Amino acid sequence: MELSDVSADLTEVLFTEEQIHAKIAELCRAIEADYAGERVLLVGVLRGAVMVMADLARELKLHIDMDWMAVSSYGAGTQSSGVVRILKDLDSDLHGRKVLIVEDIIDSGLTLSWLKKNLQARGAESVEICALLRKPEAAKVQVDVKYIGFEIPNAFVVGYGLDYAEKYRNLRGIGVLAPHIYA
Ligand SMILES: O=P(O)(O)OC[C@H]1O[C@H](OP(=O)(O)OP(=O)(O)O)[C@H](O)[C@@H]1O
Ligand SMILES: Nc1nc2[nH]cnc2c(=O)[nH]1
Ligand SMILES: [Mg+2]
Repeated sequence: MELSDVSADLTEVLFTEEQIHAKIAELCRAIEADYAGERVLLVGVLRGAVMVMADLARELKLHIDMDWMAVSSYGAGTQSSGVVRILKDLDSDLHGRKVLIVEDIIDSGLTLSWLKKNLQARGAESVEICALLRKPEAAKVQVDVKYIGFEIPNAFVVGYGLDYAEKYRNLRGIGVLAPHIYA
């Protein structure tokens, strides 16, 4: 679905499909330089990271493995509950693996700071993070994100995997959700 198909639900277009794909390619070149000749395990965080994972994995000129985890801290609202729950765990053994967590957004930072520690404790050789979007709130939490696509303002965004009550994940671009939708 295009951003223009739901323009009444958005106050602003942040990134078009083309801008997102250009940024993903840029991120991939940096990842390729850092992991040249290595086999990386990409860990996608369901469900938001599905689109980033699909595009990033196809753009990367590296051999990779893909695994998925589902954690949730938001439920159906727009505020993090602060409680991270594992809804689906990884299938892979992380011992000695180079792990790259793939996320759509780092907002409060609670999900990723918790997840990075959790995966490091499983014996991975390294655990790094690639997030397409980062909000200013994330600065309050000590979490080192190696690859970041875009810094965005503190607004609730949807599209390209990001939902509001499960809607809008299938938008090709990313926009700011209009307050009348969630008020
Ligand atoms: O930095 P934080 O404040 O922790 O927020 C970021 C997380 O919140 C969203 O996921 P959510 O828990 O809503 O589930 P979803 O991926 O299934 O949409 C988003 O996809 C990130 O995973
Ligand atoms: N859809 C969506 N999910 C989020 N999770 C944390 N921040 C956000 C956001 O801005 N939009
Ligand atoms: Mg998520």
